[in-house]
Amino acid sequence: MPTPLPALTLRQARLHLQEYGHCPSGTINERLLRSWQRSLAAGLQPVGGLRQTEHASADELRHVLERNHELLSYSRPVMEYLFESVRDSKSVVVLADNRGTLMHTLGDAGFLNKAERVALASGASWHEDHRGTNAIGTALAETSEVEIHGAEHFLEHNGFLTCAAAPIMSADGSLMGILDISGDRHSGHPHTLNLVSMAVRMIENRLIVASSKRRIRLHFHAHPEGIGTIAEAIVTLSEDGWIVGANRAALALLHLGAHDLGAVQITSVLNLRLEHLLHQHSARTHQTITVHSHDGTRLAMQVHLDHSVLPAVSSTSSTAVSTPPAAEDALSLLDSGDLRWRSAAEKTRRILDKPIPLIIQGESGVGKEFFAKAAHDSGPRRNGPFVAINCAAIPENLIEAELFGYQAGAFTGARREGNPGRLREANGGTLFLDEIGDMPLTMQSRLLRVLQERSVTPLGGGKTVAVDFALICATHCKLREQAEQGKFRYDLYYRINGLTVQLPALRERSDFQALTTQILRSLSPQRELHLTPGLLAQLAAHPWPGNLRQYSSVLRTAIAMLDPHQTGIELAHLSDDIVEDLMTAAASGKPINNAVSHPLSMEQGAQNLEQISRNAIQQALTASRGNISLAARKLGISRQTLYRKINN
Ligand SMILES: Nc1ncnc2c1ncn2[C@@H]1O[C@H](COP(=O)(O)OP(=O)(O)OP(=O)(O)O)[C@@H](O)[C@H]1O
Repeated sequence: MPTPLPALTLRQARLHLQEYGHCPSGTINERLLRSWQRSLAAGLQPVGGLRQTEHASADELRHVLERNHELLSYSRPVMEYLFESVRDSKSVVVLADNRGTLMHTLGDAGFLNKAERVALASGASWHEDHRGTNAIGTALAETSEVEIHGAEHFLEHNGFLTCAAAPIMSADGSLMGILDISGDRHSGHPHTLNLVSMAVRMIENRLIVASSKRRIRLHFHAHPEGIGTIAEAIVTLSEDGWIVGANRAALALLHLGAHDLGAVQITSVLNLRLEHLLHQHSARTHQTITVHSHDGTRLAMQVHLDHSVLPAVSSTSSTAVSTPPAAEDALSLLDSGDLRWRSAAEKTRRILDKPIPLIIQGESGVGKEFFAKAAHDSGPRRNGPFVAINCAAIPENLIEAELFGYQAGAFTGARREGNPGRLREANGGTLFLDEIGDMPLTMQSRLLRVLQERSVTPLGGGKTVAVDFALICATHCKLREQAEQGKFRYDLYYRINGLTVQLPALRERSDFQALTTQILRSLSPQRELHLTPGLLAQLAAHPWPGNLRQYSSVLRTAIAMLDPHQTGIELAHLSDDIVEDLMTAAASGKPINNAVSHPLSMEQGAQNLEQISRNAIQQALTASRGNISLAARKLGISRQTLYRKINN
């Protein structure tokens, strides 16, 4: 602990800052100077009364405590332990949320007068904007450990305190709160900050373990004996090996920053294969193994996996190990667990290296083009072009030229240098014909000829050019029925129909939860976002006529509504039209789609529609801070209906 400057020197430096906008160089450290400047910018005066907004109302405090329920429950035992260490030292142990509102205070407040006791009670705000420089507010503003002694406090009436505080970070790198020890200025101890910082590590480690349900968790240390201690490194992985959470020790050991979470695969920092890891784990639970990081550091490691909540990994891990190629390709990256989808992918894999054309059927927006591109990327032509043509989107009079190309001057408006056509562009790769059922009959005959002769003759004559491509077609209608109605040529149908796979509509899928995680991760790779359980169940029950296209768009909009520190998407973040649909569905009592996978449905087993509706109302009221009109608007119902629902 650096020796604090004398109070008089600090007071003079502060006056200088107030008067001239800067401090004489070298008088105080940079961090303190920044904090004083922020305090001044917030309009605070070192001498004088406090603002009125410094204490949360009972209702606001209740919300804060609810929101931070998990942080509180893991912090309380550690705070008690910490308090034992500072007992009789005229100190209190304080936990604040990530806005500086005090949530829990433990300790001997006898050294404080009445006003000071109120200032350290739950609900008081120690944000710098309200209290100027202080360990809690400054640790928040700087996201780092801070000690503030006596006259370093910006407000003179806090000068009797000495405080040490450290930020508590979540597994995904966001700031959850601040742990602090504050005491009488004369009772400060050089080890207090170390104590706080160790206590914070204990809390963070408990939190990362608690938040790793449905995750693979790795505990490691340079020495086997270090595992299980406060110094151990912990990372959590998604089922496909992305590092999605880490404690400080892990970030330091793997040379990663919080921004790498969700963006780095474990295999890019450690020399290991995920399948081997899981295999070893299923053979010998919690056995310590040795791994090496890419810089050669030897590490002792234990794998933890919650079998009851991670069926996709734990119960099938032996299968995953026995079929590693399937787990590596582009199709497997889209696989979020639905069995019909997976079966379509497995069948497709078997024809990728054979001259068998593929038809993908499915409603609009189910991801047919995504699937086709992943099939291309999973096959031997992956380094060739993937040429996608939407037959429904090209005007009938242009489709021929677009597909087959044309000679220079073949028709009025043609490009002077001619055009090779999309079929020739696909040479060596894959041609994807979307909405093939909408191709005009005349064009169908020409396409048939190309497929039979494996060559293209451009419009207006010219040399016939050989083409070699894999063919994938997609359609939302049943081509055989089209053929029976004379709208599609039977001979073309037989030619393009090597294998037909049907992709399920979103409402039919059994992997809604995992799919949601996958989409959120692709839309926001830097932050690990989630839907609140009630909302997830509501969305899983929605019919989604626009399928994945519509659902991704709803999630994209919801993400845009989040504040930077928020990671949980609630009803209030959705666009009003979808909220209205959800509320109408809840009110009409339509049955819930059981697409939410087992872990959630077990938790939510007893949750009927009334409960879902109540949850939605509660969320809207919370988001609107109890404002009934605003909550009703968010829910898309009238104020009277909302009152009636609340009173029921
Ligand atoms: N696996 C996925 N993960 C994330 N988003 C997806 C996924 N699959 C599809 N989408 C979203 O859905 C949109 C539509 O996908 P795609 O174009 O593949 O569907 P489609 O079935 O070919 O649609 P259409 O029949 O209208 O041509 C994509 O642009 C993307 O936003």
